[in-house]
Amino acid sequence: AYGLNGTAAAMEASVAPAQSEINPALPNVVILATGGTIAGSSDSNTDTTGYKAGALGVETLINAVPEMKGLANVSGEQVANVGSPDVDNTILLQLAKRINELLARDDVNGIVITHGTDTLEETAYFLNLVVKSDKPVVVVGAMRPATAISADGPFNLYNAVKVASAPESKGKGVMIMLNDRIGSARYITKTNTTAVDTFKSVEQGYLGAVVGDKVLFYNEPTRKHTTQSVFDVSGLTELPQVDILYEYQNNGRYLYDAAVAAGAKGIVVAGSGNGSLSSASSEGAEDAGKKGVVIARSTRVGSGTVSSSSSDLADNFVSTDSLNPQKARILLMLALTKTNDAAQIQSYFNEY
Ligand SMILES: NC(=O)C[C@H](N)C(=O)O
Repeated sequence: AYGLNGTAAAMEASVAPAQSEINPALPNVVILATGGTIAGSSDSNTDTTGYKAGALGVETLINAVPEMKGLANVSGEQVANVGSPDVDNTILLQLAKRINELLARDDVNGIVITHGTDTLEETAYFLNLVVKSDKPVVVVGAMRPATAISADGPFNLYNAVKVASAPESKGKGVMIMLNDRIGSARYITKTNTTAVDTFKSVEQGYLGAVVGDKVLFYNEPTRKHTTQSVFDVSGLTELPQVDILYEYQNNGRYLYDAAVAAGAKGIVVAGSGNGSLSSASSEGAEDAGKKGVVIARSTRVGSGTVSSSSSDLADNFVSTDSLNPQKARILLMLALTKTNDAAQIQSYFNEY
């Protein structure tokens, strides 16, 4: 796949094409690498589960797909090199600020972010809310490590650069590119632990696809994103603590009490069904609400919209529309940088 020959990959902080290699007729695309399976490596080429994620540097990823030179002048920067369960608020803020810096430049036409798939949708949705440009931003990952037979990373990366280079990709919000499909960061979620066709959206579908040399769009994201978004990370050095609590039978209120004691400013509930909480959870959540903690009712179901309830706002509760718990957490963190008012936060969940 990446032609490693078993050697440890060089990990340069940044790589740029030599002056003589720059084609002024092509767009300029910057790849920001954060790790994940797309940069994963194993001693065995049939190992698709026990490999090390975030093992290879951005230069190795770029050198493995020289065909990208026919699409764009590609440069790369290493932002992090971790498995995506370890992508945290610090990395999110760093990544978003760097993207905004780069996209403000006339000589940058698009951005590709390489990322682990486990939390890819969280980073993509965060960027969808805070990138201040309509230039294409594409988040890409892989399900098989770089060393595997039929590794999916190189073609996914090639397609991501293709989408980031395409004029028709402008203004679509942050996109997710895997398995030939172009998805909106707002709609797409990981649905399978190991399969290469893991990124799906049951309700809203894909924005489009890459087919042969064509970038084809069929849908537009209708919720506010990027240039339409009020959220701004430029003055932020941290994000408010928002935790997620899962609903299940026979639960107690102690997890709510623990979250509040640990400093949560918001709690997303992965509710049962249409955002339901047990009586015990409701007590814990209502007491948290009285202390100013905003409670966002999402669902553990995996698809569908949580409807609002007439008693929500009085209890400092909001409902999360069709955002799953992990994306609801992203929006609630950003919402809490603007206001603590539940009604205003509910309007964000209705619009974004
Ligand atoms: N396929 C992947 O990228 C999974 C990996 N554990 C990650 O999220 O970093």
